[in-house]
Amino acid sequence: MGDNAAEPLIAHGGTRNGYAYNNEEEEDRERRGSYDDGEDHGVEGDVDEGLLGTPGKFIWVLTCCAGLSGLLFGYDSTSFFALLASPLTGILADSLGRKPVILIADALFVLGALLQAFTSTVPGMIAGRSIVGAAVGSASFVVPLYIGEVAPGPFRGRLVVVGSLFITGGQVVAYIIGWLFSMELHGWRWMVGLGAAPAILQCIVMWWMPETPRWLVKAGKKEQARRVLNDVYQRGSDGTVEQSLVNGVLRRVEREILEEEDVVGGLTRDLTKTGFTAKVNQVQDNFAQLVNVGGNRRALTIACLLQGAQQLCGFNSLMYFSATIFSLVGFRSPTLTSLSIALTNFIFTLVAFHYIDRIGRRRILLLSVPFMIVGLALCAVAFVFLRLPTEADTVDVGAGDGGVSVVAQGMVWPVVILVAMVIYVAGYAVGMGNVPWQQSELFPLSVRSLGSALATTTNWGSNTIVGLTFLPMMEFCTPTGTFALYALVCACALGAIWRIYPETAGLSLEDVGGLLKDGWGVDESIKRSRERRRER
Ligand SMILES: O[C@H]1[C@H](O)[C@@H](O)[C@H](O)[C@@H](O)[C@H]1O
Repeated sequence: MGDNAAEPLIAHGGTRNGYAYNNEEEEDRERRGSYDDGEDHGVEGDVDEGLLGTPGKFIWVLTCCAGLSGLLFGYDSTSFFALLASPLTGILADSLGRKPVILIADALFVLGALLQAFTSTVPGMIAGRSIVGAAVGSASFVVPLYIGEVAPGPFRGRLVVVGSLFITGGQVVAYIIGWLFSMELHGWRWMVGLGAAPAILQCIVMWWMPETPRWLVKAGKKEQARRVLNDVYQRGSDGTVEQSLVNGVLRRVEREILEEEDVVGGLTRDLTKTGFTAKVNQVQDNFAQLVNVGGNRRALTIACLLQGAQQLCGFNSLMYFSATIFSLVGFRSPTLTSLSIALTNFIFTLVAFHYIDRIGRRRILLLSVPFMIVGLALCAVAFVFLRLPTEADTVDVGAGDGGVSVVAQGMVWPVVILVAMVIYVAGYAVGMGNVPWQQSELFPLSVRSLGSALATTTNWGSNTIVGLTFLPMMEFCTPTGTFALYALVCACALGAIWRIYPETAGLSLEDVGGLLKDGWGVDESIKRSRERRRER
Protein backbone atom coordinates (compact mmCIF):
# COMPACT_ATOMS: atom_id res chain seq x y z
CA MET A 1 0.00 0.00 0.00
CA GLY A 2 1.31 3.45 -0.82
CA ASP A 3 2.64 5.96 1.63
CA ASN A 4 -0.51 8.06 1.47
CA ALA A 5 -2.47 5.29 3.04
CA ALA A 6 -2.60 6.91 6.45
CA GLU A 7 -3.47 10.37 5.12
CA PRO A 8 -6.83 11.63 6.43
CA LEU A 9 -9.38 11.72 3.64
CA ILE A 10 -10.98 14.96 4.71
CA ALA A 11 -8.49 17.53 5.88
CA HIS A 12 -10.72 19.20 8.47
CA GLY A 13 -12.19 16.11 10.10
CA GLY A 14 -11.11 13.39 12.51
CA THR A 15 -10.67 9.70 11.77
CA ARG A 16 -12.77 6.63 12.45
CA ASN A 17 -11.91 3.04 11.61
CA GLY A 18 -8.99 4.21 9.55
CA TYR A 19 -11.08 6.68 7.54
CA ALA A 20 -11.32 10.39 8.10
CA TYR A 21 -14.72 11.69 9.07
CA ASN A 22 -16.43 14.96 8.38
CA ASN A 23 -17.19 16.60 11.72
CA GLU A 24 -20.13 18.85 12.47
CA GLU A 25 -18.11 21.99 12.17
CA GLU A 26 -16.99 20.90 8.71
CA GLU A 27 -20.54 20.11 7.67
CA ASP A 28 -21.65 23.47 8.86
CA ARG A 29 -18.92 25.27 6.97
CA GLU A 30 -19.72 23.27 3.87
CA ARG A 31 -23.36 24.27 4.10
CA ARG A 32 -22.41 27.91 4.42
CA GLY A 33 -19.64 27.62 1.85
CA SER A 34 -17.32 29.56 4.19
CA TYR A 35 -13.90 28.11 3.49
CA ASP A 36 -11.13 30.62 3.06
CA ASP A 37 -8.43 28.30 1.75
CA GLY A 38 -9.12 29.23 -1.86
CA GLU A 39 -10.24 25.68 -2.70
CA ASP A 40 -13.74 25.19 -4.06
CA HIS A 41 -15.35 22.99 -1.42
CA GLY A 42 -18.90 23.37 -2.69
CA VAL A 43 -21.90 21.65 -1.12
CA GLU A 44 -23.38 18.26 -1.78
CA GLY A 45 -25.98 19.14 -4.35
CA ASP A 46 -23.84 21.48 -6.41
CA VAL A 47 -21.78 18.92 -8.30
CA ASP A 48 -23.33 19.13 -11.72
CA GLU A 49 -21.28 16.90 -13.97
CA GLY A 50 -23.38 18.15 -16.86
CA LEU A 51 -21.01 21.15 -16.80
CA LEU A 52 -18.67 18.93 -18.71
CA GLY A 53 -20.87 18.97 -21.84
CA THR A 54 -19.23 15.94 -23.46
CA PRO A 55 -16.76 13.34 -22.21
CA GLY A 56 -13.17 14.53 -22.71
CA LYS A 57 -10.50 12.91 -24.87
CA PHE A 58 -8.88 11.22 -21.88
CA ILE A 59 -12.00 9.32 -20.88
CA TRP A 60 -12.62 8.16 -24.46
CA VAL A 61 -9.09 6.83 -24.77
CA LEU A 62 -9.35 5.12 -21.38
CA THR A 63 -12.69 3.54 -22.28
CA CYS A 64 -11.39 2.18 -25.58
CA CYS A 65 -8.21 0.80 -24.00
CA ALA A 66 -10.25 -1.00 -21.35
CA GLY A 67 -12.93 -2.09 -23.82
CA LEU A 68 -10.40 -3.99 -25.95
CA SER A 69 -10.93 -7.04 -23.72
CA GLY A 70 -14.46 -7.20 -25.08
CA LEU A 71 -13.05 -8.31 -28.45
CA LEU A 72 -11.78 -11.45 -26.74
CA PHE A 73 -15.01 -12.02 -24.88
CA GLY A 74 -16.73 -12.21 -28.25
CA TYR A 75 -13.94 -14.13 -29.85
CA ASP A 76 -13.52 -16.87 -27.24
CA SER A 77 -16.54 -18.14 -25.37
CA THR A 78 -15.79 -20.62 -22.72
CA SER A 79 -18.42 -20.13 -20.14
CA PHE A 80 -17.71 -22.72 -17.44
CA PHE A 81 -14.26 -21.45 -16.51
CA ALA A 82 -15.49 -17.90 -16.78
CA LEU A 83 -18.04 -18.81 -14.15
CA LEU A 84 -15.32 -20.06 -11.80
CA ALA A 85 -12.99 -17.13 -12.32
CA SER A 86 -15.30 -14.16 -11.80
CA PRO A 87 -15.85 -14.44 -8.01
CA LEU A 88 -12.15 -14.95 -7.44
CA THR A 89 -11.08 -11.92 -9.41
CA GLY A 90 -13.92 -9.98 -7.75
CA ILE A 91 -11.95 -10.35 -4.54
CA LEU A 92 -8.69 -9.43 -6.26
CA ALA A 93 -10.18 -6.27 -7.75
CA ASP A 94 -10.88 -5.08 -4.23
CA SER A 95 -7.49 -5.75 -2.76
CA LEU A 96 -5.20 -5.11 -5.77
CA GLY A 97 -7.32 -2.60 -7.67
CA ARG A 98 -9.34 -2.77 -10.89
CA LYS A 99 -6.49 -2.17 -13.33
CA PRO A 100 -4.25 -5.05 -12.18
CA VAL A 101 -7.14 -7.45 -12.74
CA ILE A 102 -7.45 -6.26 -16.35
CA LEU A 103 -3.73 -6.94 -16.78
CA ILE A 104 -4.02 -10.38 -15.14
CA ALA A 105 -6.85 -11.22 -17.54
CA ASP A 106 -4.67 -10.17 -20.47
CA ALA A 107 -1.83 -12.38 -19.31
CA LEU A 108 -4.25 -15.31 -19.07
CA PHE A 109 -5.62 -14.58 -22.56
CA VAL A 110 -2.15 -14.63 -24.08
CA LEU A 111 -1.15 -17.80 -22.25
CA GLY A 112 -4.38 -19.63 -23.11
CA ALA A 113 -4.43 -18.53 -26.75
CA LEU A 114 -0.82 -19.53 -27.39
CA LEU A 115 -1.26 -22.84 -25.61
CA GLN A 116 -4.20 -23.68 -27.87
CA ALA A 117 -2.38 -22.58 -31.00
CA PHE A 118 0.71 -24.70 -30.35
CA THR A 119 -0.63 -27.78 -28.62
CA SER A 120 -1.17 -31.04 -30.44
CA THR A 121 -2.79 -32.86 -27.55
CA VAL A 122 -6.33 -32.90 -26.20
CA PRO A 123 -5.28 -32.11 -22.58
CA GLY A 124 -3.24 -29.16 -23.90
CA MET A 125 -6.27 -27.90 -25.77
CA ILE A 126 -8.49 -28.28 -22.71
CA ALA A 127 -5.98 -26.44 -20.53
CA GLY A 128 -5.75 -23.61 -23.10
CA ARG A 129 -9.54 -23.26 -23.31
CA SER A 130 -9.86 -23.27 -19.53
CA ILE A 131 -7.26 -20.53 -19.12
CA VAL A 132 -8.98 -18.41 -21.77
CA GLY A 133 -12.29 -19.04 -20.01
CA ALA A 134 -10.86 -17.76 -16.74
CA ALA A 135 -9.58 -14.68 -18.57
CA VAL A 136 -13.00 -14.01 -20.10
CA GLY A 137 -14.69 -14.36 -16.71
CA SER A 138 -12.31 -11.88 -15.12
CA ALA A 139 -12.39 -9.32 -17.91
CA SER A 140 -16.15 -9.45 -18.34
CA PHE A 141 -16.82 -8.15 -14.85
CA VAL A 142 -13.83 -5.88 -14.28
CA VAL A 143 -13.97 -3.86 -17.50
CA PRO A 144 -17.47 -2.37 -16.99
CA LEU A 145 -16.55 -1.82 -13.34
CA TYR A 146 -13.37 0.01 -14.32
CA ILE A 147 -15.08 2.20 -16.93
CA GLY A 148 -18.07 2.87 -14.65
CA GLU A 149 -15.86 4.04 -11.78
CA VAL A 150 -13.99 6.55 -13.91
CA ALA A 151 -16.83 7.82 -16.10
CA PRO A 152 -18.66 11.06 -15.23
CA GLY A 153 -22.30 10.34 -14.27
CA PRO A 154 -24.03 11.81 -17.34
CA PHE A 155 -22.01 9.65 -19.75
CA ARG A 156 -21.49 6.53 -17.68
CA GLY A 157 -24.16 4.54 -19.51
CA ARG A 158 -22.80 5.09 -22.96
CA LEU A 159 -19.17 4.65 -21.93
CA VAL A 160 -19.99 1.28 -20.40
CA VAL A 161 -21.87 0.36 -23.60
CA VAL A 162 -18.59 0.91 -25.48
CA GLY A 163 -17.49 -2.31 -23.75
CA SER A 164 -20.54 -4.08 -25.24
CA LEU A 165 -19.67 -2.64 -28.66
CA PHE A 166 -16.29 -4.32 -28.43
CA ILE A 167 -17.97 -7.60 -27.42
CA THR A 168 -20.52 -7.61 -30.21
CA GLY A 169 -17.93 -6.31 -32.70
CA GLY A 170 -15.64 -9.14 -31.59
CA GLN A 171 -18.43 -11.63 -32.28
CA VAL A 172 -18.84 -10.31 -35.84
CA VAL A 173 -15.09 -10.57 -36.39
CA ALA A 174 -15.08 -14.09 -34.90
CA TYR A 175 -17.76 -15.22 -37.38
CA ILE A 176 -15.85 -13.78 -40.31
CA ILE A 177 -12.49 -15.18 -39.21
CA GLY A 178 -14.03 -18.56 -38.38
CA TRP A 179 -15.64 -18.70 -41.80
CA LEU A 180 -12.42 -17.74 -43.61
CA PHE A 181 -10.20 -20.12 -41.67
CA SER A 182 -12.66 -22.99 -41.85
CA MET A 183 -11.57 -23.37 -45.48
CA GLU A 184 -7.98 -24.09 -44.52
CA LEU A 185 -6.77 -27.23 -42.70
CA HIS A 186 -4.53 -25.56 -40.10
CA GLY A 187 -6.64 -22.41 -40.00
CA TRP A 188 -7.88 -23.10 -36.52
CA ARG A 189 -4.41 -22.69 -35.06
CA TRP A 190 -4.25 -19.17 -36.46
CA MET A 191 -7.77 -18.53 -35.31
CA VAL A 192 -7.15 -19.36 -31.65
CA GLY A 193 -3.63 -17.92 -31.70
CA LEU A 194 -4.93 -14.58 -32.98
CA GLY A 195 -6.81 -14.24 -29.68
CA ALA A 196 -3.48 -13.22 -28.13
CA ALA A 197 -3.11 -10.09 -30.29
CA PRO A 198 -5.72 -7.78 -28.70
CA ALA A 199 -4.62 -8.92 -25.22
CA ILE A 200 -0.99 -8.00 -25.95
CA LEU A 201 -2.12 -4.66 -27.34
CA GLN A 202 -4.25 -4.02 -24.26
CA CYS A 203 -1.40 -4.85 -21.89
CA ILE A 204 0.71 -2.20 -23.61
CA VAL A 205 -1.91 0.56 -23.69
CA MET A 206 -3.27 -0.09 -20.21
CA TRP A 207 0.20 0.57 -18.84
CA TRP A 208 -0.49 4.30 -19.27
CA MET A 209 -3.98 4.17 -17.85
CA PRO A 210 -4.67 4.98 -14.18
CA GLU A 211 -6.42 3.09 -11.41
CA THR A 212 -10.00 4.27 -10.82
CA PRO A 213 -10.37 7.31 -8.55
CA ARG A 214 -12.97 5.50 -6.42
CA TRP A 215 -10.66 2.61 -5.61
CA LEU A 216 -7.82 5.04 -4.95
CA VAL A 217 -9.87 7.01 -2.39
CA LYS A 218 -10.91 3.79 -0.72
CA ALA A 219 -7.27 2.75 -0.52
CA GLY A 220 -6.35 6.08 1.08
CA LYS A 221 -4.63 7.51 -2.00
CA LYS A 222 -6.62 10.67 -2.30
CA GLU A 223 -3.97 12.74 -4.09
CA GLN A 224 -3.60 10.11 -6.80
CA ALA A 225 -7.38 10.02 -7.13
CA ARG A 226 -7.39 13.81 -7.51
CA ARG A 227 -4.86 13.58 -10.33
CA VAL A 228 -7.00 11.05 -12.20
CA LEU A 229 -10.09 13.19 -11.73
CA ASN A 230 -8.16 16.21 -13.02
CA ASP A 231 -7.72 14.28 -16.27
CA VAL A 232 -11.33 13.13 -16.36
CA TYR A 233 -12.80 16.58 -15.78
CA GLN A 234 -10.59 18.45 -18.20
CA ARG A 235 -12.61 20.71 -20.46
CA GLY A 236 -11.91 22.03 -23.92
CA SER A 237 -8.62 22.15 -25.78
CA ASP A 238 -6.96 24.53 -23.30
CA GLY A 239 -6.99 21.80 -20.65
CA THR A 240 -9.04 23.75 -18.07
CA VAL A 241 -10.00 21.47 -15.19
CA GLU A 242 -13.41 21.81 -13.59
CA GLN A 243 -12.10 21.88 -9.98
CA SER A 244 -15.57 22.05 -8.46
CA LEU A 245 -16.33 18.68 -10.07
CA VAL A 246 -13.08 17.12 -8.93
CA ASN A 247 -13.61 18.26 -5.34
CA GLY A 248 -17.27 17.35 -5.43
CA VAL A 249 -16.59 13.79 -6.58
CA LEU A 250 -13.86 13.30 -3.98
CA ARG A 251 -16.16 14.53 -1.26
CA ARG A 252 -19.03 12.34 -2.38
CA VAL A 253 -16.86 9.24 -2.39
CA GLU A 254 -15.50 10.03 1.07
CA ARG A 255 -18.98 10.62 2.37
CA GLU A 256 -20.13 7.31 0.91
CA ILE A 257 -17.29 5.48 2.64
CA LEU A 258 -18.24 7.06 5.98
CA GLU A 259 -21.92 6.29 5.55
CA GLU A 260 -21.08 2.70 4.79
CA GLU A 261 -19.03 2.59 7.99
CA ASP A 262 -22.07 3.72 9.91
CA VAL A 263 -24.32 1.15 8.27
CA VAL A 264 -22.08 -1.78 9.15
CA GLY A 265 -21.40 -0.48 12.64
CA GLY A 266 -17.70 0.14 12.34
CA LEU A 267 -16.75 -3.04 10.53
CA THR A 268 -13.12 -2.59 9.60
CA ARG A 269 -12.30 -2.91 5.94
CA ASP A 270 -8.82 -1.55 6.04
CA LEU A 271 -7.18 -2.28 2.70
CA THR A 272 -3.74 -1.60 4.08
CA LYS A 273 -3.80 -4.72 6.25
CA THR A 274 -1.74 -7.55 4.86
CA GLY A 275 -1.41 -11.23 5.63
CA PHE A 276 -3.57 -14.13 4.59
CA THR A 277 -5.87 -14.15 7.65
CA ALA A 278 -6.50 -10.41 7.40
CA LYS A 279 -7.43 -10.81 3.75
CA VAL A 280 -9.75 -13.73 4.45
CA ASN A 281 -11.42 -11.69 7.19
CA GLN A 282 -11.91 -8.79 4.79
CA VAL A 283 -13.54 -11.05 2.23
CA GLN A 284 -15.85 -12.50 4.90
CA ASP A 285 -16.74 -9.00 6.12
CA ASN A 286 -17.42 -7.92 2.58
CA PHE A 287 -19.62 -10.88 1.84
CA ALA A 288 -21.55 -10.41 5.09
CA GLN A 289 -22.04 -6.77 4.21
CA LEU A 290 -23.25 -7.66 0.75
CA VAL A 291 -25.96 -10.02 1.91
CA ASN A 292 -26.89 -8.55 5.31
CA VAL A 293 -27.29 -4.89 4.47
CA GLY A 294 -30.69 -4.32 2.84
CA GLY A 295 -29.56 -1.90 0.13
CA ASN A 296 -26.67 -4.13 -0.91
CA ARG A 297 -28.88 -7.21 -0.97
CA ARG A 298 -31.38 -5.40 -3.18
CA ALA A 299 -28.60 -4.32 -5.54
CA LEU A 300 -27.35 -7.91 -5.73
CA THR A 301 -30.85 -9.19 -6.42
CA ILE A 302 -31.40 -6.75 -9.29
CA ALA A 303 -27.96 -7.32 -10.80
CA CYS A 304 -28.21 -11.14 -10.63
CA LEU A 305 -31.76 -11.12 -11.93
CA LEU A 306 -30.81 -9.08 -14.94
CA GLN A 307 -27.67 -11.07 -15.69
CA GLY A 308 -29.61 -14.33 -15.35
CA ALA A 309 -32.35 -13.04 -17.66
CA GLN A 310 -29.77 -11.87 -20.20
CA GLN A 311 -28.66 -15.46 -20.66
CA LEU A 312 -31.78 -17.49 -19.88
CA CYS A 313 -33.66 -15.62 -22.62
CA GLY A 314 -31.66 -17.90 -24.90
CA PHE A 315 -29.70 -15.34 -26.91
CA ASN A 316 -26.45 -17.25 -26.91
CA SER A 317 -28.14 -20.36 -28.24
CA LEU A 318 -28.42 -18.25 -31.41
CA MET A 319 -24.79 -17.25 -31.15
CA TYR A 320 -23.67 -20.86 -30.72
CA PHE A 321 -26.21 -22.70 -32.86
CA SER A 322 -27.73 -20.28 -35.35
CA ALA A 323 -25.87 -21.92 -38.25
CA THR A 324 -27.40 -25.25 -37.18
CA ILE A 325 -30.89 -23.72 -36.91
CA PHE A 326 -30.64 -21.98 -40.27
CA SER A 327 -29.39 -25.07 -42.02
CA LEU A 328 -32.20 -27.08 -40.40
CA VAL A 329 -34.88 -24.77 -41.75
CA GLY A 330 -33.37 -24.81 -45.21
CA PHE A 331 -31.01 -21.88 -45.73
CA ARG A 332 -28.29 -22.64 -48.21
CA SER A 333 -25.65 -20.50 -46.56
CA PRO A 334 -26.21 -20.82 -42.83
CA THR A 335 -22.90 -19.24 -41.82
CA LEU A 336 -23.71 -16.10 -43.75
CA THR A 337 -27.26 -16.05 -42.34
CA SER A 338 -25.76 -16.36 -38.86
CA LEU A 339 -23.50 -13.44 -39.65
CA SER A 340 -26.66 -11.37 -40.11
CA ILE A 341 -27.55 -12.20 -36.49
CA ALA A 342 -24.15 -11.08 -35.20
CA LEU A 343 -24.30 -7.93 -37.34
CA THR A 344 -27.80 -7.06 -36.11
CA ASN A 345 -26.52 -7.47 -32.54
CA PHE A 346 -23.65 -5.07 -33.21
CA ILE A 347 -25.72 -2.46 -35.06
CA PHE A 348 -28.43 -2.31 -32.41
CA THR A 349 -25.84 -2.07 -29.64
CA LEU A 350 -24.92 1.19 -31.40
CA VAL A 351 -28.54 2.28 -30.96
CA ALA A 352 -28.19 1.55 -27.22
CA PHE A 353 -24.97 3.55 -27.17
CA HIS A 354 -26.84 6.55 -28.55
CA TYR A 355 -29.88 6.35 -26.27
CA ILE A 356 -28.91 4.77 -22.96
CA ASP A 357 -28.11 8.02 -21.14
CA ARG A 358 -30.79 9.96 -22.96
CA ILE A 359 -33.81 7.79 -22.26
CA GLY A 360 -32.45 5.75 -19.35
CA ARG A 361 -31.63 2.12 -18.57
CA ARG A 362 -35.02 1.23 -17.15
CA ARG A 363 -36.96 2.70 -20.05
CA ILE A 364 -34.67 1.22 -22.69
CA LEU A 365 -35.29 -2.21 -21.13
CA LEU A 366 -39.04 -1.74 -20.83
CA LEU A 367 -39.22 -0.65 -24.46
CA SER A 368 -36.97 -3.32 -25.94
CA VAL A 369 -37.89 -6.53 -24.11
CA PRO A 370 -41.39 -6.62 -25.73
CA PHE A 371 -39.63 -6.83 -29.12
CA MET A 372 -37.74 -9.87 -27.87
CA ILE A 373 -41.01 -11.48 -26.81
CA VAL A 374 -42.62 -10.75 -30.21
CA GLY A 375 -39.59 -12.15 -32.07
CA LEU A 376 -39.52 -15.33 -29.99
CA ALA A 377 -43.28 -15.85 -30.20
CA LEU A 378 -43.13 -15.45 -33.98
CA CYS A 379 -40.33 -18.01 -34.13
CA ALA A 380 -42.34 -20.43 -32.00
CA VAL A 381 -45.35 -20.05 -34.32
CA ALA A 382 -43.28 -20.36 -37.51
CA PHE A 383 -41.81 -23.65 -36.33
CA VAL A 384 -45.34 -25.05 -36.00
CA PHE A 385 -45.78 -24.66 -39.76
CA LEU A 386 -42.36 -25.81 -40.74
CA ARG A 387 -41.69 -29.41 -41.50
CA LEU A 388 -38.16 -30.12 -40.35
CA PRO A 389 -36.07 -32.67 -42.24
CA THR A 390 -35.98 -36.25 -41.04
CA GLU A 391 -33.39 -38.82 -42.06
CA ALA A 392 -35.81 -40.21 -44.61
CA ASP A 393 -36.69 -37.10 -46.59
CA THR A 394 -33.45 -35.17 -46.36
CA VAL A 395 -31.77 -34.33 -49.64
CA ASP A 396 -28.08 -34.23 -48.94
CA VAL A 397 -26.54 -31.78 -51.31
CA GLY A 398 -23.00 -32.07 -50.07
CA ALA A 399 -20.90 -30.93 -47.18
CA GLY A 400 -19.84 -27.46 -46.13
CA ASP A 401 -21.57 -24.15 -45.93
CA GLY A 402 -23.08 -24.17 -49.41
CA GLY A 403 -24.21 -27.75 -49.14
CA VAL A 404 -26.75 -28.08 -46.39
CA SER A 405 -29.56 -30.50 -45.90
CA VAL A 406 -32.71 -29.05 -47.32
CA VAL A 407 -36.29 -30.16 -47.49
CA ALA A 408 -38.24 -29.30 -50.57
CA GLN A 409 -40.68 -26.76 -49.19
CA GLY A 410 -41.41 -23.07 -49.61
CA MET A 411 -39.12 -20.48 -48.13
CA VAL A 412 -41.89 -18.43 -46.52
CA TRP A 413 -41.59 -19.87 -43.00
CA PRO A 414 -37.78 -19.97 -43.01
CA VAL A 415 -37.81 -16.30 -43.98
CA VAL A 416 -40.37 -15.59 -41.23
CA ILE A 417 -37.95 -17.29 -38.80
CA LEU A 418 -35.05 -15.18 -40.02
CA VAL A 419 -37.08 -11.96 -39.69
CA ALA A 420 -38.36 -13.02 -36.24
CA MET A 421 -34.82 -13.69 -35.08
CA VAL A 422 -33.63 -10.34 -36.35
CA ILE A 423 -36.47 -8.63 -34.39
CA TYR A 424 -35.52 -10.62 -31.30
CA VAL A 425 -31.82 -9.86 -31.62
CA ALA A 426 -32.46 -6.16 -32.26
CA GLY A 427 -34.60 -5.96 -29.10
CA TYR A 428 -31.96 -7.85 -27.16
CA ALA A 429 -29.07 -5.69 -28.34
CA VAL A 430 -30.81 -2.42 -27.47
CA GLY A 431 -31.54 -3.40 -23.86
CA MET A 432 -30.96 -6.83 -22.36
CA GLY A 433 -27.64 -7.34 -24.15
CA ASN A 434 -25.94 -4.40 -22.51
CA VAL A 435 -27.92 -2.93 -19.55
CA PRO A 436 -26.98 -5.81 -17.19
CA TRP A 437 -23.33 -4.77 -17.66
CA GLN A 438 -24.19 -1.45 -16.01
CA GLN A 439 -24.43 -3.55 -12.83
CA SER A 440 -21.56 -1.98 -10.89
CA GLU A 441 -23.46 1.31 -10.53
CA LEU A 442 -26.07 -0.42 -8.36
CA PHE A 443 -23.57 -1.23 -5.59
CA PRO A 444 -21.92 1.10 -3.10
CA LEU A 445 -18.15 1.23 -3.24
CA SER A 446 -17.46 -1.16 -0.37
CA VAL A 447 -19.21 -4.09 -2.05
CA ARG A 448 -19.12 -2.97 -5.68
CA SER A 449 -16.45 -5.37 -6.82
CA LEU A 450 -17.76 -8.45 -5.04
CA GLY A 451 -21.38 -7.69 -5.99
CA SER A 452 -20.51 -7.18 -9.67
CA ALA A 453 -18.42 -10.34 -9.65
CA LEU A 454 -21.26 -12.45 -8.23
CA ALA A 455 -23.72 -11.03 -10.75
CA THR A 456 -21.22 -11.89 -13.49
CA THR A 457 -21.02 -15.42 -12.11
CA THR A 458 -24.80 -15.62 -12.50
CA ASN A 459 -24.35 -14.55 -16.11
CA TRP A 460 -21.80 -17.26 -16.92
CA GLY A 461 -23.70 -19.88 -14.93
CA SER A 462 -26.86 -19.18 -16.90
CA ASN A 463 -24.86 -19.06 -20.11
CA THR A 464 -23.52 -22.55 -19.37
CA ILE A 465 -27.05 -23.83 -18.68
CA VAL A 466 -28.36 -22.45 -21.99
CA GLY A 467 -25.39 -23.87 -23.92
CA LEU A 468 -25.97 -27.33 -22.42
CA THR A 469 -29.74 -27.45 -22.67
CA PHE A 470 -30.54 -25.83 -26.01
CA LEU A 471 -30.09 -28.83 -28.31
CA PRO A 472 -31.78 -31.36 -25.96
CA MET A 473 -34.66 -28.92 -25.53
CA MET A 474 -35.01 -28.50 -29.30
CA GLU A 475 -35.31 -32.26 -29.53
CA PHE A 476 -37.51 -33.05 -26.54
CA CYS A 477 -39.62 -29.89 -26.23
CA THR A 478 -39.64 -29.17 -29.99
CA PRO A 479 -38.37 -25.85 -31.38
CA THR A 480 -41.79 -24.28 -30.74
CA GLY A 481 -41.66 -25.27 -27.06
CA THR A 482 -38.07 -24.04 -26.73
CA PHE A 483 -38.72 -20.59 -28.19
CA ALA A 484 -41.99 -20.28 -26.24
CA LEU A 485 -40.03 -20.99 -23.04
CA TYR A 486 -37.50 -18.27 -23.84
CA ALA A 487 -40.42 -15.90 -24.51
CA LEU A 488 -41.80 -16.76 -21.09
CA VAL A 489 -38.43 -15.97 -19.46
CA CYS A 490 -38.48 -12.57 -21.20
CA ALA A 491 -42.04 -11.89 -20.03
CA CYS A 492 -41.10 -12.69 -16.41
CA ALA A 493 -38.00 -10.50 -16.69
CA LEU A 494 -40.14 -7.66 -18.04
CA GLY A 495 -42.45 -7.88 -15.02
CA ALA A 496 -39.52 -7.95 -12.59
CA ILE A 497 -37.82 -4.97 -14.28
CA TRP A 498 -41.06 -3.02 -14.05
CA ARG A 499 -41.32 -3.74 -10.31
CA ILE A 500 -37.74 -3.41 -9.08
CA TYR A 501 -35.29 -1.90 -11.57
CA PRO A 502 -34.51 1.72 -10.67
CA GLU A 503 -33.68 4.42 -13.23
CA THR A 504 -30.03 5.25 -12.86
CA ALA A 505 -29.29 7.35 -15.94
CA GLY A 506 -27.55 10.63 -15.19
CA LEU A 507 -27.12 9.92 -11.48
CA SER A 508 -23.71 9.79 -9.88
CA LEU A 509 -22.44 6.40 -8.70
CA GLU A 510 -22.81 7.53 -5.10
CA ASP A 511 -26.44 8.64 -5.64
CA VAL A 512 -27.41 5.25 -7.08
CA GLY A 513 -25.97 3.38 -4.09
CA GLY A 514 -28.15 5.52 -1.82
CA LEU A 515 -31.35 4.85 -3.77
CA LEU A 516 -31.73 1.25 -2.70
CA LYS A 517 -31.19 1.83 1.01
CA ASP A 518 -34.83 1.84 2.09
CA GLY A 519 -36.55 -0.09 -0.66
CA TRP A 520 -36.46 -0.62 -4.41
CA GLY A 521 -36.63 3.15 -4.89
CA VAL A 522 -38.18 2.91 -8.35
CA ASP A 523 -40.41 6.01 -8.19
CA GLU A 524 -37.81 8.12 -6.45
CA SER A 525 -35.14 7.06 -8.95
CA ILE A 526 -37.33 7.94 -11.92
CA LYS A 527 -38.00 11.36 -10.44
CA ARG A 528 -34.37 12.08 -9.61
CA SER A 529 -33.03 10.81 -12.90
CA ARG A 530 -35.58 12.89 -14.81
CA GLU A 531 -34.59 16.00 -12.83
CA ARG A 532 -30.91 15.38 -13.45
CA ARG A 533 -31.43 14.94 -17.17
CA ARG A 534 -33.73 17.95 -17.40
CA GLU A 535 -31.09 20.11 -15.71
CA ARG A 536 -28.87 19.53 -18.72
O1 LIG B 1 -23.50 -8.43 -23.48
C1 LIG B 1 -23.09 -9.55 -24.19
C2 LIG B 1 -23.50 -9.45 -25.63
O2 LIG B 1 -24.83 -9.21 -25.71
C3 LIG B 1 -23.14 -10.67 -26.40
O3 LIG B 1 -23.64 -10.60 -27.69
C4 LIG B 1 -23.60 -11.95 -25.74
O4 LIG B 1 -23.09 -13.02 -26.46
C5 LIG B 1 -23.14 -12.01 -24.31
O5 LIG B 1 -23.58 -13.16 -23.69
C6 LIG B 1 -23.60 -10.80 -23.55
O6 LIG B 1 -23.19 -10.88 -22.22
